[in-house]
Amino acid sequence: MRYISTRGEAPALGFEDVLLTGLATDGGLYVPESLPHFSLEEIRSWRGLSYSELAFKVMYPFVDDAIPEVDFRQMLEETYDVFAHKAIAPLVQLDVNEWVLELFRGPTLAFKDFALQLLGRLLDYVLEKRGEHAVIMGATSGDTGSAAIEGCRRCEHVDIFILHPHERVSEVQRRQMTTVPGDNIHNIAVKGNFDDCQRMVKASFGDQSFMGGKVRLAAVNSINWARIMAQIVYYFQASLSLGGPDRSMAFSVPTGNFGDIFAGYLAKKMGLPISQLVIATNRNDILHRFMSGNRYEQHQLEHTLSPSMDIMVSSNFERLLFDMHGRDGAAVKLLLENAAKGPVSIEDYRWRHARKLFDSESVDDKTTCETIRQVYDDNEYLLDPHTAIGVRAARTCRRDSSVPMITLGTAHPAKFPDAIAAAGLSVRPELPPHMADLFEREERYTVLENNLTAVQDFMAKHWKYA
Ligand SMILES: Cc1ncc(COP(=O)(O)O)c(C=O)c1O
Ligand SMILES: N[C@@H](CCOP(=O)(O)O)C(=O)O
Repeated sequence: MRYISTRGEAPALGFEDVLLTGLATDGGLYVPESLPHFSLEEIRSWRGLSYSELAFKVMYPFVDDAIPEVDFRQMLEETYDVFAHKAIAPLVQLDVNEWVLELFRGPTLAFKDFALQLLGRLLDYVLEKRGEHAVIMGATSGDTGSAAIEGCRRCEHVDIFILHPHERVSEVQRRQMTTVPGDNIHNIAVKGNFDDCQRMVKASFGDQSFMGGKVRLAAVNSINWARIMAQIVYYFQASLSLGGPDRSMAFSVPTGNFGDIFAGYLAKKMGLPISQLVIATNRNDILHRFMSGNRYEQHQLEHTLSPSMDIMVSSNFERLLFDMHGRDGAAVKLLLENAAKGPVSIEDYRWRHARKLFDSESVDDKTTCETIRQVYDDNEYLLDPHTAIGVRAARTCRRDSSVPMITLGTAHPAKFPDAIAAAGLSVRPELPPHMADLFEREERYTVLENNLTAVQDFMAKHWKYA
C-alpha cells in the first residue's frame, strides 16, 4: 500500500514511513493511494470474530508487508486485551433502533484508546527494528494526550511531549496526563487554545530545524494515518453486531478534528453499508456551517461544556476536501491557503456531493445539558457531554427510523463531572478502580506562553535522545 499527500507535492510513502512521518513535507496529510474494498459476502463472513481478529481483517490491507501478519496480530491482541469490557466496544440501546457505541472502555476512558494503544506499539516495533528513537509531539484538547501517554509510556524509543490548552481541559483529563510518572513524558500547558497547540505541532513538523537533524519527530494526533486506520474498525464491529452488512446503518459522530467521522466515511467506501453519517458539533461549528451553507469560515473559538471538541481548525477535513476535489492536491493547497486568510467556498457541485455524504447539526451547551438530563431520565444512562451532542444530532438529523442509528460514545461521563452537574443531575459518575486515586497522585506539568520558540526550547532542553 502506498500513501500520497493531500497537497500533492510530498513523496509517496509506504506504511512504515507514513507511520513515522506524521505530517507530509508539503504540509498535507497522508491518505492511501487506493482503498481496499470488501464484498458483502466477505464482511458477512466476519460475523462472530473477536475484536482483534476483525481489526486484523480491516487493517492489514493498509499495513501490507510492512509488518509480518503474526506480529501485527499479536499487537492487536495486546492492544484490545487491556479494555475493560469483553465486547471492547459494547452497544447500549436507548430506544427502538437507537444505540450508543461505547468507545470509552479502554484504559483512558475515551475512543482515542482504540488507535493510540495500538500506535504506541506500532511505533516502538518499527523504531526497534530500525534502531532509531523518536520525539513525539502532540496537541490535545484533553483525550488524545492521556491516551497517547498511556500508549507510549512503556515505549523504549520515544520521548513524548503533549501540549494542552492551559485551564481548558477538565480536571480529570489534566490529571490523567500529568500524573503519569516517567522521565520521557512531558506535559506542557500552553496559555492558548487547542488550535494554538495544534498549530505549533504542525509548524514543528513543517520546519524541524529545532530538532538539530539528530532524531525524528513523530505524531500521535490524527494527522498520523495509523490513527484513522484503527478507528475504521469499530464501524464494522457495530454494524456486524446489529445485522450488518445485510442492513444499512446510520452513525452520528461527535466531531472536532474530523478524524472519527472520516474513519466512518472510509468504512463506507470500503464496502460497509452506511446510509447516513451525521457530523455532530458543539458551538465551534465550522463544519456544520460549511455543510449547511458552503461557507468555510473560522470564528473565535468558544469554550464549551464539551472541551475536547473546542476545535476550529479541523485537521482531517483536509482529507475529505482532497476527495471532494478529485484528489487534486494543488487545488486543496490553494483552497486551504485561502481559508487561512478568510472565508472560502467550494464549487457548488462539489459541495452538493459532500452534502449527500453527510448531515450535520450544531448543539449548544443548553441543549447538551437537556440531552444529558433527558437520556438519564428516560434510560438511567449517563452520557458524557460529547456523546450527548452526538445523540442530540442523531435525533435531529435522522432520516429513516427503520435504520439503526448508532451514536459514537466518545468519552466516559466520569471525565466531565462539571458538565453532569451543569445538566442539573446530582448523580456523580465514578472513575473506574484503576483511576480511583487520581486526585491524590502527584502532578507534573509546565505552563508556557503561547509561543512556538518557548515550546521548542523547552523540548530541546528535555528530550533525551536528540
Ligand atoms: C470525547 C471526544 N469526542 C469527540 C471528539 C471529536 O473527535 P474527532 O477529533 O476525531 O472529530 C474528541 C476529540 O476530538 C473527543 O475527545
Ligand atoms: N479531541 C482531541 C483533539 C485532538 O484530536 P486528534 O484526534 O487529532 O488527536 C483530544 O482530545 O485531544
